[in-house]
Amino acid sequence: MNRLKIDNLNLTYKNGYKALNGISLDIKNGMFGLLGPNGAGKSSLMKTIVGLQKPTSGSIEFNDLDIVEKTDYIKKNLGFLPQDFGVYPHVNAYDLLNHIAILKGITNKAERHIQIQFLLEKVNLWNFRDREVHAFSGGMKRRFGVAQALLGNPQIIIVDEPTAGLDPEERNRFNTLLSNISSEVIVILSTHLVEDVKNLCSEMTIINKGQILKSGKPKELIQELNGKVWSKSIDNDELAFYQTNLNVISQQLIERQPQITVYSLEHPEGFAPVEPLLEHVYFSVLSQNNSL
Ligand SMILES: Nc1ncnc2c1ncn2[C@@H]1O[C@H](COP(=O)(O)OP(=O)(O)OP(=O)(O)O)[C@@H](O)[C@H]1O
Repeated sequence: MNRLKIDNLNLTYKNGYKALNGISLDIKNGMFGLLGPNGAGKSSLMKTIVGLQKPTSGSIEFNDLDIVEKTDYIKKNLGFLPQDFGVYPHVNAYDLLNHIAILKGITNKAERHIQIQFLLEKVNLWNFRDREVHAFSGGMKRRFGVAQALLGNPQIIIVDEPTAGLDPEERNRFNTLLSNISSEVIVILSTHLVEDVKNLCSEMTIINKGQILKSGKPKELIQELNGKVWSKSIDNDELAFYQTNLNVISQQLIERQPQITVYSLEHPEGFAPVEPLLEHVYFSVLSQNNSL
């Protein structure tokens, strides 16, 4: 079992901006969702974990080793799946993986071949190994991305905005692949999409303005909201009133009629109770934080 332990991590950039503020997390094998809006500090945290920048204070341990000092250890055990990675034209899937494997330090040719074949089969691309990666569909590129991230048998995999731009079928296939992998390694999924966390993660944290606002199992966080989410159809001109007087966590149009959902400990008059969803957890936590 792998363990990533982050304790009271702070990061202040040179311009004085405090991007991480007292982050503590304890992450084990499985899919961990790091959920937050743009600018929340997700990339700052990821870059600090993988040793691309040093924290101002605090500690990060991976399998009991201090990786703030020993960045080589985490780099050796890391797979990274960026949202979009540049691929050279005219290079086929096999050759590109071979090239990346060499960069990752897998010097033995036979060993590289075994790994590449194993991984291309795992992501269902072995039959496409002679095709140029840049001509792959979005879903195939993503699956190729998983294969390259898994080269060298990493114990921790960081995935950035995993399903952006995928159609539902590709998204499902990709999600199944990720969740299979995560039984043996830590997969950290950094995203602003509640949907990805809901589908994939057994543990999650909500981050904003460099701080952790809430952590736990999605199911339990949803349960905490039982009896606290309400909705109502309203007229357009009433919206401002409700926004001032209640904690509005979402609004949508249903058959052209605005409907608002609010977080409230008491039953607000005229509202109907709503079964809580992870979206409600996310937006209620963010709105409480924004009103501070
Ligand atoms: N090198 C830097 N110097 C100063 N400020 C920075 C630097 N890098 C990031 N920031 C600021 O830190 C904050 C957090 O940025 P970060 O990229 O970590 O957020 P994020 O959650 O990953 O957002 P996104 O999803 O948009 O990438 C932002 O306000 C950003 O402008």
